[in-house]
Amino acid sequence: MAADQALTLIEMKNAAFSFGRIPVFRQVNLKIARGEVFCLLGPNGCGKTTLIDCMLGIHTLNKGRLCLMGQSRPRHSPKETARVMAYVPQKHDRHFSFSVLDLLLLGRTPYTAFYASPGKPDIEKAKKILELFGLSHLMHRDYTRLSGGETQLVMIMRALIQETPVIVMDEPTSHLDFRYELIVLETLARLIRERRITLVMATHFPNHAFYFENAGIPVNVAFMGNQSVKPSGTPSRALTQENLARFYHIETLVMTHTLPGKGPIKQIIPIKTLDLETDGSA
Ligand SMILES: Nc1ncnc2c1ncn2[C@@H]1O[C@H](COP(=O)(O)OP(=O)(O)OP(=O)(O)O)[C@@H](O)[C@H]1O
Repeated sequence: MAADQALTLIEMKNAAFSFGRIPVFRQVNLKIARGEVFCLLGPNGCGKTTLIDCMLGIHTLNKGRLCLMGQSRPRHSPKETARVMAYVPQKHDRHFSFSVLDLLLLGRTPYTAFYASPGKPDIEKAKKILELFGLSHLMHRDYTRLSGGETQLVMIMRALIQETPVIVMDEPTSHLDFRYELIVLETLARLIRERRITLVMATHFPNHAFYFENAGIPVNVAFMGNQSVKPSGTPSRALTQENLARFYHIETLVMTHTLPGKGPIKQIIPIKTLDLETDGSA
């Protein structure tokens, strides 16, 4: 196997998807490698969740191919997909009053035999992650009665104990306070460094891309809009004031601050909206 193939975990070739007659994206070509953060940016409604749902097999591509870990199939089975990718959705319908512990244990289902219950090591993993996040007090709480932020943290913890090579997150920190946002980013950065997991993240916070780049992790940014996806390189290359103006129609400052002993830290500061007439193709 060529080195390039060995490193590529997810690949889309000439992919297209539409809801009925309404196209969401077409001609999408992308490669996501082991140990990288793939950061998908784009305005509301441009199709980020739909693209992620196609990667996860929730929707089937109308055209093109999806390869997971080098395997191209018209459809990957849910269990097969769940061993490769754990998913933190943007929205989650809470129908069943599971305890938080039971919900976390669902993350272990891909490794549990049909009809079997999760074992002691699975329960230990769930308890350990609750401890790590300082949330052991939630263990026996009814999951349907958690706050928005607590629910999001439970979904993140469930994905982490699924122990997959890829974690897919759709707006993963939208409900989190400053401290928990950082705890999640730090945990992900540690997993990428230590286990070389891959993170696919759709976000409205381009600063998250800079967070990982500042931490020395390989990051690739792709802009989605006008039914296409444009891979645009590292955050430093992609997230320039000019591109942000073209793509989001906003004026920004991209700041670099050097922290003693830590090297340069980059961050975007939004200044003001620009006229919508500005060209939107980044
Ligand atoms: N089940 C569906 N049936 C028909 N159209 C849909 C369906 N789900 C989403 N859409 C439409 O597809 C387009 C893309 O939606 P999607 O949720 O993928 O966008 P997004 O980029 O994730 O948006 P946001 O940033 O606001 O979360 C939108 O116009 C949306 O209204």
